[in-house]
Amino acid sequence: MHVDSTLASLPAAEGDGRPVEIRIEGLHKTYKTERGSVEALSNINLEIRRREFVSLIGRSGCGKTTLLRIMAGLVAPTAGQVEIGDKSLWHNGTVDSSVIKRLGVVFQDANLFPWYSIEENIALPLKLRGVKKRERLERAGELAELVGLDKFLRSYPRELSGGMRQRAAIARALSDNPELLLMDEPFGALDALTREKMNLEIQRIALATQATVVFVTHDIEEAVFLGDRVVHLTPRPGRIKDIADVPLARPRAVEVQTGKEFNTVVAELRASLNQEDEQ
Ligand SMILES: Nc1ncnc2c1ncn2[C@@H]1O[C@H](COP(=O)(O)OP(=O)(O)OP(=O)(O)O)[C@@H](O)[C@H]1O
Repeated sequence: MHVDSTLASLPAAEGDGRPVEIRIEGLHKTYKTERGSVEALSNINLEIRRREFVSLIGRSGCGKTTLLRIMAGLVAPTAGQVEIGDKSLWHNGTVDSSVIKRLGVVFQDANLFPWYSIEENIALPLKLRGVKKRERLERAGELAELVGLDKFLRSYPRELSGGMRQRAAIARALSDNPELLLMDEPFGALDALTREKMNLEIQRIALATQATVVFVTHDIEEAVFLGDRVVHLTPRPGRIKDIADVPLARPRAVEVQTGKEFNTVVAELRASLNQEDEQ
C-alpha cells in the first residue's frame, strides 16, 4: 500500500502520459454551526489523472461527502485549492461555472423528477442549457441505451426499480458529456445483487465514456472492485490516511473478487480501517 499523507501522487498512472485532471491542494473544511465549529477535512492533497477511477472510503462522518461536494462546486472549502483541468474551481468561495460544466454528479438518491418521463429526466440538463428538443431527445436515447434503459424512455420514475432509477440518474449526469463524474454512494440503497450488477455497469460506462470518476462508498469490496486507487480518509477531521493501488486489469469481471490480488488489497484496507477502532 502506498502511504503519503502530504502529497498523494499517483504511482499507478505515473509516466503513462495522462494529464492530471484534478489537483487538490491544502484543502480544509470547517463547518460553522450554532453549536460551534466542525472540522470536517484537514489538509487534503490529491492528484487524479484523466480517466482514472478513484474510490473514496472511510468511517461514517469522516468527510467523504464533504470532499465530493467541494469538488462538485456545492460546498465551498475553508482553505485550499481544487483545480479541474488547469482551472481553479473555487475563487474566494465562488465557483467558476465554466468548470462546473465539465462535471456530472450522482447522489445516493436518484432525485428524478416524478412528473417527467425517463427520457425527459435524462435530457433535463440539456434542456436547461437550451439545446433543441430533437437533439436532446436523440442524446437521451443514446444514453438510455448506454445504461440499458432504452425500452423505458417513455416510463415514469415510479414505474422503475431502484437500480433502474439510479441508471437513469447516471445517464442524466452523463448527458452533457462530463469529463469528470462525481458519485456519492450511488448504489448505497440497492440490494447486494443489483449493486453487483451496477458495479459492472458503471465500470463499462466509465470505460466507454472515458470519464474520470471519483466514487464515494462505505463498502471496501466495492471500492476495490471499481477503483484504480482507493483513497482512505481518517475519522474526522478527514485526512488522507493511505492510498491503495489496485493492480487489476480492466474490464474486471465479478470473479476477480475471489482472486488473491483483490483480496490482498481488501484485507489491507480492512486492517487499516479496523486500526481506527482501536485508537
Ligand atoms: N452542512 C453541515 N453543517 C455542519 N456540519 C456538517 C455539515 N455537513 C457535514 N457536516 C459534518 O461534517 C462531518 C463530515 O460529514 P460528511 O457528510 O462529509 O461525512 P461522510 O464521510 O460523507 O459521512 P457518511 O459516510 O456518514 O455519509 C460530519 O461530522 C458532519 O456532521
